[in-house]
Amino acid sequence: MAKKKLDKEADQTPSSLSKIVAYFKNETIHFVIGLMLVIFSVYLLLAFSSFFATGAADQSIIDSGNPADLAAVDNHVKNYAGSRGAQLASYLINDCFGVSSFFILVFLAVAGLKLMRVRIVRLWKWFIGCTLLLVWFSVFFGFAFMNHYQDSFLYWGGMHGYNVSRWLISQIGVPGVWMLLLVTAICFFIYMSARTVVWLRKLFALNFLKRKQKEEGQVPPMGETQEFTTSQPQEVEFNLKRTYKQNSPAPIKDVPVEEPQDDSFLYTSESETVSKETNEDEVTMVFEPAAPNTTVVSTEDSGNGFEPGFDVESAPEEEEYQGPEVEPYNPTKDLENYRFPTIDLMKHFENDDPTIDMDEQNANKDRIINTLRSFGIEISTIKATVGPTVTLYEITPEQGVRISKIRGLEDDIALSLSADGIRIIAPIPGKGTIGIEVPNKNPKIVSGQSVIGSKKFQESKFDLPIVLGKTITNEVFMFDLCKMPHVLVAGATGQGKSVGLNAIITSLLYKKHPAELKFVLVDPKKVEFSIYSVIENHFLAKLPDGGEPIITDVTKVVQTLNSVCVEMDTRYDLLKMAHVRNVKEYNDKFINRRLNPEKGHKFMPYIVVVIDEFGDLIMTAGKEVELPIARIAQLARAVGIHMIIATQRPTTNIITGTIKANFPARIAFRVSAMMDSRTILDRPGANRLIGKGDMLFLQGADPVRVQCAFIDTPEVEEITKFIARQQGYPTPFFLPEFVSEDSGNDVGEIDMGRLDPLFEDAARLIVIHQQGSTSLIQRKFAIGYNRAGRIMDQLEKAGIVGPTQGSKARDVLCMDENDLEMRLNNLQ
Ligand SMILES: Nc1ncnc2c1ncn2[C@@H]1O[C@H](COP(=O)(O)OP(=O)(O)OP(=O)(O)O)[C@@H](O)[C@H]1O
Repeated sequence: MAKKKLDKEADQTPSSLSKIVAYFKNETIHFVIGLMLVIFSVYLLLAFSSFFATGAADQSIIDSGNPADLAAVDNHVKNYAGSRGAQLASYLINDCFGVSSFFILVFLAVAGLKLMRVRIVRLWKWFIGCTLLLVWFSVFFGFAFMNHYQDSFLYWGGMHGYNVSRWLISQIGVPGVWMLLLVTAICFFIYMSARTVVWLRKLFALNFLKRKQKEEGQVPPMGETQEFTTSQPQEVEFNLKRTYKQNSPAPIKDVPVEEPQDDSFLYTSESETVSKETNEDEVTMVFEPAAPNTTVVSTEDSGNGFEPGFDVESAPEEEEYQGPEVEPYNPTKDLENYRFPTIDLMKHFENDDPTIDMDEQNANKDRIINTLRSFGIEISTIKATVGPTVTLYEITPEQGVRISKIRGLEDDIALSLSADGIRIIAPIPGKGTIGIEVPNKNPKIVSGQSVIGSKKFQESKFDLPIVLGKTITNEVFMFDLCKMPHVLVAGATGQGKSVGLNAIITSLLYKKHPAELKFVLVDPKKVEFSIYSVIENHFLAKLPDGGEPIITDVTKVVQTLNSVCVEMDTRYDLLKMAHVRNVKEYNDKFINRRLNPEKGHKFMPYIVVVIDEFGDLIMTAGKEVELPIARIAQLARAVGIHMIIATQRPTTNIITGTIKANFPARIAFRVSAMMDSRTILDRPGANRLIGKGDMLFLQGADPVRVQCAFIDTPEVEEITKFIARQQGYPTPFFLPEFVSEDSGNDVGEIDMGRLDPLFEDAARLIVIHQQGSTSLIQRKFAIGYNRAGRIMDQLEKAGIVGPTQGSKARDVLCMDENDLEMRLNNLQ
């Protein structure tokens, strides 16, 4: 007993060694050492620079190496850094690494700045980088200036460079050394940046590309924003003889000139005025200039009207916080070298460019006129706008024809035209004309490259920009997920849902930094989203239990969705404490350091929950899934959580009233029955689509027909590989743990038999920083507040930190790491 007590006392008495160690961990000491390093590197800089000018003059004194001469006041050394500076410069430059010795002082300066906490850098990275450069340049200069060693006081590569290159020449010859230098330089660039590989690939493929570019137009240089334009086919104008008897004369004399706004993307460079003296026996067909490659921003900013679920004014007062640091917080700092995917990772399709098949257009025109005529409907004008997969024929009926008559004939007309995918819009909203959409014989693939590379997308300032494809008028179709704020995607199997989801996710990957966005990917089919698992540590959020990054198991889905609800509630609390209404204001405040991280405030990335085959989930888990989905859909937009759910079973038992009410934005791919279309869009239309990415996007009043961009699995793989090759966070973004009420676990009770996997690391962190702060654990390990809190409770129970002290950090009861190790050993 007495021995135990003694042991315990011994445990708590810090050894003198640990006192010294603790002394050197003191921040002020760090600052002083850092400052000394910086000043020393400036001194070295002076000595090195001066050496180039005075080295020759000082050479004899330095070479004599007589300590008395060098120590004498009257030593005749010319170097600005004195005799010791001259000695150091001569030693490091001539005897060691040559002029590349400058990298030594670069590293010393960086290390000094880090110790002073002026710059936050990864020292080991700088160390490796500087060392490699030091050695490489030394060998390079030694090799390149080998013949100058005899007649110059300056050894460019130092003795190291000279000796190594002489040995290398003896082993692999002069060409071999050049090649070795080239290879090692390339390896170094690859180590520094993953883009080197892409760049080299392009370099090697240069000839091939040149030829290809001539045929296809320019592929944008890597990383550059470029608007993809398509070639300009010749002007087209139709004066088509009317082949049927016309009782009344065609009323129009003039067809208005429709000037293109931008000639970069037109099928017809100008829309011609049809002859003023239009023959009364003719129905003219005008080709509408396809719209310039502009963005359809189909968003309605309901953000202003949104009320958070709490009264901002009555939220508890929190004193105005102003962080100690002046610089704004940079959320991307941890991954500051992150490079966004480049556009050349995507495929360029051969048939991406629009062309007009005149025979097809003439035939369609005749079919439309004849069909309508067979129902007693005469038309006065017909205008065609050729889209990527569908052509819109806009017709103006003769005076006296009731539009309701045409609307009533919708099915008959579609049947008479006997083509799949015909849709009649009677009337076209705001135009007073009737639209007939007819699929093209040779549909064009809308490539991901053409929409993601479009100028509007690249320059978009949306918070969560999503580019889906192109409209019937060839406009790039974009929307801001933040404004939607949730999207329901439905369509029969094989009609393009998965490709559509890829387009959505890819759009976000191209525009968002890993610090700003996290995905929760749910994929009961287990195949669709597996390609995203490699970007786990960059972009994915998951439960902290070490499970798969892509959630496939139904029980896990329920847990994850509930955990997202917990995250939502936590975020609401933080918003309330911060007196802000939404995540944008909150993050602005946090970035300006007006929110105290010690109180649990943190930068909030957007969270986008994407659920494929949501129908399967509802069938297996029912309300358990529906309830959290509905809750998130109702509340989460203010806290930056958005949902995209997809189903191939658009039936009312899957897309229930609750789901519909909370998903105002809907995307319908082709469905087999009109009922399904009504379930998704509250109107028919989706049953008339042609499949392969042909879709209707509904947000508000009228659906927009869009051809979805084709972003194939290999393309997504290229993009995710590009991201995965880069440095990521140590772990995925951990969602808070969710403990269901019926699981029987008492959250408050701490089970020391089941310590958190991060327990020991967290303990070390706390002891090293001597700061018992939950948010420190949260930040360093990128984990949720709940998990960090639980670790802190475990640390308290283990006697490593003291009890909670309200908003103040807890006391740390371990003096140093030795002390901690002993305690950890006692726990085992
Ligand atoms: N936007 C598009 N452009 C061209 N072709 C497309 C497009 N979208 C899909 N397709 C074609 O349709 C096929 C099926 O697409 P996808 O896998 O996305 O369908 P799905 O609706 O997800 O099917 P399922 O529900 O069975 O997974 C693709 O392999 C492709 O050939």
